[in-house]
Amino acid sequence: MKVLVLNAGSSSIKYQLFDSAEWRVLAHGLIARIGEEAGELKLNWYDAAGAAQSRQETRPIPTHQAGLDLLIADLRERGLLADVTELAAIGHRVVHGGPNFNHPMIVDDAVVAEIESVIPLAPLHNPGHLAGIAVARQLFPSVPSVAVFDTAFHQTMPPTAYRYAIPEFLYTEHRIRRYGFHGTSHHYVAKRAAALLGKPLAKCNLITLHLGNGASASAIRNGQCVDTSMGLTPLEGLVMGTRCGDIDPAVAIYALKNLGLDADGVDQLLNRQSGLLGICGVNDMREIDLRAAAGDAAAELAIGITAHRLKKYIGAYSAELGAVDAIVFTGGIGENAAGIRQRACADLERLGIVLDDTLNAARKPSGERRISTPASAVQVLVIPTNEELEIAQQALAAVSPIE
Ligand SMILES: Nc1ncnc2c1ncn2[C@@H]1O[C@H](COP(=O)(O)OP(=O)(O)O)[C@@H](O)[C@H]1O
Ligand SMILES: CC(=O)OP(=O)(O)O
Ligand SMILES: [Mg+2]
Repeated sequence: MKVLVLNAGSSSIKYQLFDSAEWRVLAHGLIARIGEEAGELKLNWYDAAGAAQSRQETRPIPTHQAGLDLLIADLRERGLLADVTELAAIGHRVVHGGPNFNHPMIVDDAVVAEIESVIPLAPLHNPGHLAGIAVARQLFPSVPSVAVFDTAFHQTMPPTAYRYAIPEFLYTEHRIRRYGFHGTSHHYVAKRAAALLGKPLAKCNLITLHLGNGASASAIRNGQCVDTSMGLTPLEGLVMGTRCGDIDPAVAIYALKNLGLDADGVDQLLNRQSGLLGICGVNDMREIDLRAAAGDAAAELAIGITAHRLKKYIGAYSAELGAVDAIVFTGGIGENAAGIRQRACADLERLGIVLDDTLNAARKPSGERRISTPASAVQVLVIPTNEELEIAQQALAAVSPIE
């Protein structure tokens, strides 16, 4: 059987098509700039001989529906989706599941209504997911759509971690609490870490650091999430590409009162103009590394603030967990930026964290690996994430009868 995974954003759709027999990727790609004149199609697939093939095109893609139509037509043309009955499920990444979903859900009207009801809590993400879900249900009425929530893995947090110190009615009447995101990634790398440690996940205490464009840390005790750095929305916590992470809320009040910004302006300021971009003018860590190496002080500061914030979370979560088996770095930055890993873990010998600088700096091997010394009580691991695979497997499990 096949499983299609869609990660639909406000103006893009990322996709992967898997063969569930051995979870081989059959096709993957991106439809971007939906709604703009110059829409982008990047379609990749493997031909009968297993060779990677790709097609790129720039053309207007007015709607999510138009984008998915093009994608499905392409898959059919390649013979990868000749028959709809081959498709066991369509898995959808949904960033915000609100307070009620702690596992994947087969999408029906009630699930759609629940995802809609938390749009105010994830205005950047949930509307795009709903567009993707609507088109998938319309194009493939006989194939179950399964929503896999970024928030689900964090539902085990205790109230001491998920409640804010603000008046209770904001929680009871407005559902304002910490939810946490990137849960699919934290869960996936936690499972892989347990395999590398040779222990069941239920016996592992881990600190997982997902550092991509969005970034978050999780504290995992006995395989369950007990704390995470993102909150009501994906704005809290670590320094991100364009998001500020932890900040004194008075900054928002100051901007409202003194900068002539309204609520949308403050939203733009903190979600889209801050983080690495706000500090040094670019949000791509590769470029920032190059600039810092060339002596650019703002780029150096961006790296410094990012690493300082990471170290604070490593310390806080070490204290929360008491004993830590491993720290896991993942995401584009976590997997590749050795300098950030080095600075975040520097001088933490007292916490049992000793990086092997040679292993950390080595570019090869690039897959799952340990970068701490044998003497380090806490293993430091790099584990490439694979949210799409995790979504595909969870989606298939959700539609498969329990044996
Ligand atoms: N070799 C590298 N060195 C440093 N940073 C890298 C490298 N490769 C990717 N990155 C950074 O990873 C980030 C994107 O991470 P990714 O996980 O792909 O993001 P997304 O959240 O969009 O999936 C960018 O800041 C990018 O610069
Ligand atoms: C939740 C979140 O921040 O997602 P992303 O990193 O994909 O923006
Ligand atoms: Mg990613």
